[in-house]
Amino acid sequence: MTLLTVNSLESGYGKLPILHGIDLKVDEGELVAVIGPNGAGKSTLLKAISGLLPCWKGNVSFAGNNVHDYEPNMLPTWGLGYVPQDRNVFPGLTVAENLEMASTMLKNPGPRIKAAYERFPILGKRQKQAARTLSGGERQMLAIASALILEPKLLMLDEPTTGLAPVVANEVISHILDINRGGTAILWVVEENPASVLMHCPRVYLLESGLIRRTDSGENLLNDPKFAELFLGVA
Ligand SMILES: Nc1ncnc2c1ncn2[C@@H]1O[C@H](COP(=O)(O)OP(=O)(O)OP(=O)(O)O)[C@@H](O)[C@H]1O
Repeated sequence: MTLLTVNSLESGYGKLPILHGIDLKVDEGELVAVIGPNGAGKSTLLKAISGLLPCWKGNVSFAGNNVHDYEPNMLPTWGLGYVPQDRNVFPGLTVAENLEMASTMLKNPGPRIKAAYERFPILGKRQKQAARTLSGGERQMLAIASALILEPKLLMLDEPTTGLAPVVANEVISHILDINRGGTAILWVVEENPASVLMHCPRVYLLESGLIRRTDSGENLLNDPKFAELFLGVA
């Protein structure tokens, strides 16, 4: 069943158009990636899907609801989790307080918080530490753990491994793949380490200048010398 449908979406900032008619979908349990050069509009796309930016034309539908007919804070209640690239944790709050903030909608958050510490044991060890003092990888794990607290059907991740050392990035990637194996659909904006992510993605959208230029499997893209030259630095 399709969870997210984006039809001919046009959006931007103020009067500045960035997205020029995007079509995209994510089915239940799917692992879908968006890749594209800097400034292509990848973050803008996730912001528009989340209702943080207006929909000028077209529409975004999630779990049967027209997203732009509602306030963005409705989306988590329908099962859409979103981890933005920046400002994705409360830096002045501890790890435990961040997870409590993420679970304010729950009557009995204890088991979900326990599950978060089981999934990310490092967060269990850092419970009393302020989020601003975490390493980059720990911070990403906290952001992902916070988004998972409401058990989303679809998790949108904006470049979750950017700036991380390769070994830490691989750890974050394997956590995300594990979350997907558990049945949560993922819409993953990929920048760094594209090969290690795309090889797992049956569908990848290539975004350039606010338009989807190509839709293909990660495997096909990785075997395309032109794509490899542009995105993997393979001459
Ligand atoms: N708040 C904003 N106001 C005006 N223009 C913006 C704003 N945020 C982004 N833009 C512009 O929108 C365009 C797309 O930016 P966006 O961040 O979506 O690209 P991206 O593909 O995510 O890039 P990157 O890979 O570098 O993160 C860029 O030209 C950027 O300058």
